Amino acid sequence: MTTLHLSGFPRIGAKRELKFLLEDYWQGKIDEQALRQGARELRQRHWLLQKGAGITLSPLGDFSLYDHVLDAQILVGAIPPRFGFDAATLSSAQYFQLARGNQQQPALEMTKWFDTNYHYLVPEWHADTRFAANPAPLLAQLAEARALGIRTKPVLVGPLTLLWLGKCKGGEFDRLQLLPALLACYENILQQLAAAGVSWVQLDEPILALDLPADWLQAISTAYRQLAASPLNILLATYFGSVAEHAALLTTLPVAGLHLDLVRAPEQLAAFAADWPADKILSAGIVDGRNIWRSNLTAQLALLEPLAGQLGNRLWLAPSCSLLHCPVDAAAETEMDADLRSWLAFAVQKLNELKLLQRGLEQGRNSIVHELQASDHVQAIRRSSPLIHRPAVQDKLASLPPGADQRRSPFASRAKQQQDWLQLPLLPTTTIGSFPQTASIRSARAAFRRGELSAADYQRAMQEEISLAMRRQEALGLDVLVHGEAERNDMVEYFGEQLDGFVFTRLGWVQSYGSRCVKPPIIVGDVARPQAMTVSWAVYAQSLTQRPVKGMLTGPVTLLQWSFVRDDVPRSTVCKQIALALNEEVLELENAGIRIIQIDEPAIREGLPLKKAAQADYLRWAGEAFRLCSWRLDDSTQIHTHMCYSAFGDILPQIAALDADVITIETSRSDMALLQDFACFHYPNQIGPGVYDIHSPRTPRLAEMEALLHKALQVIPVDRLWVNPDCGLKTRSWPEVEAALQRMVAVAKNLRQQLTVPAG
Ligand SMILES: Nc1nc2c(c(=O)[nH]1)N[C@@H](CNc1ccc(C(=O)N[C@@H](CCC(=O)N[C@@H](CCC(=O)N[C@@H](CCC(=O)O)C(=O)O)C(=O)O)C(=O)O)cc1)CN2
Ligand code: MET
Ligand SMILES: [Zn+2]
Repeated sequence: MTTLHLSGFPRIGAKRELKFLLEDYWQGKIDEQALRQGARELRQRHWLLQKGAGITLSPLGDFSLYDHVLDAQILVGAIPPRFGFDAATLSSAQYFQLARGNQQQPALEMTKWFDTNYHYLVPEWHADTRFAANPAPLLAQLAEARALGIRTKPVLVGPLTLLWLGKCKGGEFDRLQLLPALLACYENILQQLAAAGVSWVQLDEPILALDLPADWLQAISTAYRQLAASPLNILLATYFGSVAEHAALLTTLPVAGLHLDLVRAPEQLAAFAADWPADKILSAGIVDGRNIWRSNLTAQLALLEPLAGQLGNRLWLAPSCSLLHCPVDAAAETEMDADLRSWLAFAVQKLNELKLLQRGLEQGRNSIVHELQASDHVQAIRRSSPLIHRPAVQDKLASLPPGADQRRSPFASRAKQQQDWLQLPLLPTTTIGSFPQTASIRSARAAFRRGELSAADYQRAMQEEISLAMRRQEALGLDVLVHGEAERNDMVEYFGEQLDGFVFTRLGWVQSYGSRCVKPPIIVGDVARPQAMTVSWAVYAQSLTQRPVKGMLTGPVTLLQWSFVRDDVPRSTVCKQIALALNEEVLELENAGIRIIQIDEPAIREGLPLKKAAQADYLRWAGEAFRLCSWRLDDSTQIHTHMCYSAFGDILPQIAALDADVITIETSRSDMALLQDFACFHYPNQIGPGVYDIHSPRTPRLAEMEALLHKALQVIPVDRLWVNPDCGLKTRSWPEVEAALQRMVAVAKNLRQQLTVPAG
């Protein structure tokens, strides 16, 4: 039998059960035992579901109460010493303090997992970091699986990837110095797993899809030669890109098997298949773990059949990567057009696709003839569907005049025209857009969706929230106000719901971090804007105040990046179509008197291709798409952008080339490391480096924010510096927001005075 296996199943649950367990626990509504019991039930449900679908080897360790990279740090006994906790005896309360911070310590930094919208907690490496194997939590889950009769394979973050993902603390040093001790720890873990009767372990090394420096490649070789001496069979897993250039290295490592992502990089197979060693498993990542389109089974079988002929049972089948990045079950989308739904495969459907491919390989195509016909039919329907093709959009994009992506005048001239009417003080204060998404906002929206609240009543309720946010901002003394985004379920989904070419799900939740989830919309066809999306809310907010209100849009790259994107045209085309739709919105806002407009692009860095060779092209079209949003805009209208959740140091020139008048950017959690980059690269326009971390419930201290601003002033001229938080405030409560902003405004006013009143 062809082995079917997984790198991971979505842990959040089809109905976000884990989210609600966590939030109830954090709020003290349930105790630790109830949390653990709920988590156990989810794991069991997911394993049984996989067993029912015919999965041979289920993943173990893919479930996490917060983040699997945090769990990996605990597994190797290396949690940041600043907390003073012991990994071996860590309590649940301590576990969540690592993830969410406490009054003394900020949380571990959070950043994007490769080019996904999933955030992991960043390990903190010190030159003297020690490791200690701590496999007890894993062994406990192994026992749970066994009790259900489930065969599992632990799936662990590999040692090199774990080292790579961490940051050096207490001065720069070579992280590879830690490798010998870390390897000894992994050996110990593998031995204990083997002693418990485990026969296969999967070690994930997605860093192999990056452009790895030579010493890291050498370290891969050393590490796996050493680990392969363990009594376990090691499946070395790569994903998110091609590892073809390492074929010679990877095929000669003494590991038992290798997993390749044949969805992202099918072409890499050629580099491996011909000389595949007779003693190794080849795991084909054949079903897309990163997108939701139903597989083209005929094409996939064509790719697999020669391999199966060559390798027999040494060919394993799997999704391309963990299904963490997919929603759970498309069958739950009962409100979706049935045709459309038949184009989709979520995690549950993907398991079934694996099963069909297995049968097709083992019993021949005839054994799945109906399924192949159905799959071909869907491919054909999609190609010709009127849901997809909007010739007017294609024409508009094809006939853009040259220079459509440039403002009329250079920044210096625009800045003057803008300040002429804005008359902002030195160090202007603002926020990033969203205010708390309170229970009353969400329940109003839920009632509206259920038809229990009329459209007019819903609009009144949201206006009430906006007016509350306006009064609070005026009382706080902020300079540039926002309407607060009460009416948005999510900054991407909200636009997806209103644009043609997008469809959205009811239950397509994907974990973003911890208990937080997103429901990525699905871009099925050409994108167009049937009507204004944000104008009436912004105009209403502006009617309540004399101060300028900043309009709020999500940018084209972020709408692309945080959606499931059609796979039949280039991403650059989709992105520019979105930009043209946003441009219509920008012009309508300007026309309605909203003359500061923020176009959020938090995902611009995350969309950067993992391989350097592809990056320049991406940055070119992404920049073009962003700038297209401001086509035909007046110079006196001020464009802001906002970025967060990533390290931006390596793309500062391209960020500058977006030519936004103002950028607000996350900095505080990395202790303004970004400012060091600014010291080297002189950012030409205005900038608001975030002065406090919005992810932590703790109130930022005055002195902290002041110190950050002083640091910023060393590299950014005072007349180009803004004062703002790191990101939007939707996940916080109003008391937290008011306490923090009160201090932030006080710091800005204080500094303003110091800077304008000459000393003495
Ligand atoms: N797409 C996207 N990606 C992103 C971000 C982002 O904001 N959006 N930010 C970064 C990640 N940060 C994030 C921060 C917060 C949340 C977040 O708060 N998510 C919410 C869901 C937001 C949402 O869709 N809310 C809907 C639905 C809410 C809901 O659960 N409604 C209940 C009813 C609730 C009630 O009756 O009170 C239901 O429908 O059953 C709404 O407001 O309408 C959550 O997990 O809780 C997600 C990501 C990076 N990636
Ligand atoms: C993830 S970036 C968030 C930007 C958005 N305007 C907000 O304030 O929530
Ligand atoms: Zn943000």
